[in-house]
Amino acid sequence: MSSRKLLNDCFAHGGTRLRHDEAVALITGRLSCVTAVRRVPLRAATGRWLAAPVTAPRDVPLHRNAAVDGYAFAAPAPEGTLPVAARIAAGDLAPRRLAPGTAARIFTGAPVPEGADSVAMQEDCSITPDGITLPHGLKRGANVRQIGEDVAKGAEILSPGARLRPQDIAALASFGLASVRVQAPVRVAVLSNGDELRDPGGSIAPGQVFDSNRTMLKALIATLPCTVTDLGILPDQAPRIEAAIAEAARNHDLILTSGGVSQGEEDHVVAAIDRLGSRHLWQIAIKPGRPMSFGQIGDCVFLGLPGNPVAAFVCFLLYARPAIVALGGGTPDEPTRYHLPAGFSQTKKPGRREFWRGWLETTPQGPVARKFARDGSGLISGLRRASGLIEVLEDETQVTEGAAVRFLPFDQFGIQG
Ligand SMILES: Nc1nc2c(c(=O)[nH]1)N[C@H]1C(S)=C(S)[C@@H](COP(=O)(O)OP(=O)(O)OC[C@H]3O[C@@H](n4cnc5c(N)ncnc54)[C@H](O)[C@@H]3O)O[C@H]1N2
Ligand code: MOO
Repeated sequence: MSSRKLLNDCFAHGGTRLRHDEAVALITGRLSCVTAVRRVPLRAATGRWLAAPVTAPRDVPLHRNAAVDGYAFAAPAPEGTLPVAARIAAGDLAPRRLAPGTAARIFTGAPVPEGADSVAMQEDCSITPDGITLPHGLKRGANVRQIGEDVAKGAEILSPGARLRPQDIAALASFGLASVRVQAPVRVAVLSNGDELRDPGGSIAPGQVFDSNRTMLKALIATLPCTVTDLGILPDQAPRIEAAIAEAARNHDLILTSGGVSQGEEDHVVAAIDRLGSRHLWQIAIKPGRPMSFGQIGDCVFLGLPGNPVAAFVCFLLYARPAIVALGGGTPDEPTRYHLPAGFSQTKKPGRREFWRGWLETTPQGPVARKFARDGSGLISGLRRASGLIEVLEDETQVTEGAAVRFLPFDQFGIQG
């Protein structure tokens, strides 16, 4: 896939607070793959986005072979005892044609000889000094794997943009391919902003907080094929923030920041983007995460996540992740929403979409979605209790126990456990 430059006009909007789905459409619709193409060995290909279609260069399997250890014969199985005229093991290349009225001892994976079309499992055969007696009722073709039955030569088995899973790697190896063309990792720079922030491992005083967002964001980024540059903590000083962002924009595809995007005088990140490039989106009608900002500096995408850890986490899943997928050459998919009965009741303000921390619990009536009681955007404990997000739409004002809610499990965002 060729590297296409970002379009500077692509995020323009009327200035009103965007709805969640408009913000997603803006990101996924306008960003495209910017990464280079690399050929990598299969061992390095898992989790990468495929850059070119893969067509099966040969049939798999390449030869008709036995699916079990047993005896090869020509159906229908003859009555009485059959002499065993040959022995064929896996790896034997060209077994002799099986003479009519005989059977061949055969092992799993071994080529089925001409003259035979079926294999009886050895446990189902009676072995006598003169040969074997076959079971009744075996269909022609039983226990035989046909040429190309897994994949036929010429079939396109993977398309560009596919994210390679271990089973895809198995398919590539089964064709004899040792390497594959994938997109290079997305180059992401991460920084935190705030005078109150301290790096874990150092000292702290009341009034300060340890920077948890940066580590969390790097862990989230690690679920995708990216390289990360850690720009550390930047204080609330406009020139420092501007210089760091300008420098990072030169050799990264995406800059991800947290903090400094709301409306205070100390919130310098958004101002820096306005000076250095263009801001295309700021403020989304969601909770948490409203002050998320989105823009570009030259060809580098900028995503300013809110400082509150829960807001940063939610915005990463909803917006940064699809942005990385699009930049990296994948296909950003809408997360799957499972409709489940609510195990709680809660009211909500209209006009914004809310994402509550939730999990599933099994009851005698089936699974229900539970909600973390407190909604505070700084509560990492709620994120840890959760296994997904409960999504409540803009026009909804009430969730009633027993009514259906939408649940977005975290595992589809690459967060396991
Ligand atoms: N007057 C207004 N105040 C606030 C608004 C608003 O619209 N008007 N929005 C609120 C919302 S919603 C959020 S979310 C926050 C986001 O603000 P910022 O992105 O500017 O974040 P900060 O003010 O820098 O920090 C907010 C909060 O998060 C803590 N924080 C920041 N960075 C980290 C980090 N790396 N690790 C851990 N914790 C972090 C920070 O100490 C603050 O407690 O603004 C609201 N205010
Ligand atoms: O919406 Mo803020 O993003 O509450 O935490």
